Amino acid sequence: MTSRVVLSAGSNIGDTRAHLQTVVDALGDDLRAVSDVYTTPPWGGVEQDDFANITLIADGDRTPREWLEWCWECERAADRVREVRWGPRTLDVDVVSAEIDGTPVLSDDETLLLPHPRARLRAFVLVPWLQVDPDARLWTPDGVRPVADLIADLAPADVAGVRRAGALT
Ligand SMILES: Nc1ncnc2c1ncn2[C@@H]1O[C@H](COP(=O)(O)OP(=O)(O)OP(=O)(O)O)[C@@H](O)[C@H]1O
Ligand SMILES: Nc1nc2c(c(=O)[nH]1)N=C(CO)CN2
Repeated sequence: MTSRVVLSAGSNIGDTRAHLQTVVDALGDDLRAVSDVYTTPPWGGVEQDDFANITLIADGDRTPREWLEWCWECERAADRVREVRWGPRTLDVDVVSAEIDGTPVLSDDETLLLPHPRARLRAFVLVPWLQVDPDARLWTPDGVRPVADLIADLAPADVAGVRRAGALT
């Protein structure tokens, strides 16, 4: 099965750019687009260092669940340890959304929620996504919404905090 996914990767421990680069490298020929690296204040209320974030678009011969398992492999390779929810990490890779034949995949399975229910609230996901796809759209409970409009709905300070910090390589 071929599917298109939008992935979000973040890191705030160790060599953050190197951790993000491992995701790009692991995608290989499946990579369609990768945003610049953005420096972003921590989302979720845990006091910690700023994150480096990227959003990627990939096409590959994987089911959405296989993409999720692929994300976990990337996290394991970066020695990711699960401790505090929304806390610091070497590498976090989430499936933001998936499409099969241009149709969004919807899933309410707790182990794979699609689209990711918090993506539309996260400037650190949406701003880099808009950079690589100005026409990006995301399914929400209120219908399919342009990512540009979702960004406009966020607190301006959250959006301003997401700062472009150059390309990966
Ligand atoms: N779309 C998704 N992408 C990644 N993980 C998901 C998704 N939907 C559900 N999950 C589940 O979320 C669980 C927690 O993932 P993780 O530890 O990366 O959460 P988090 O990054 O701390 O928080 P958040 O889910 O808000 O990004 C995983 O066990 C995974 O099964
Ligand atoms: N800015 C930012 N904040 C976060 C991030 C992230 O990647 N970037 N990841 C988290 C893990 O759930 C929690 N908070």
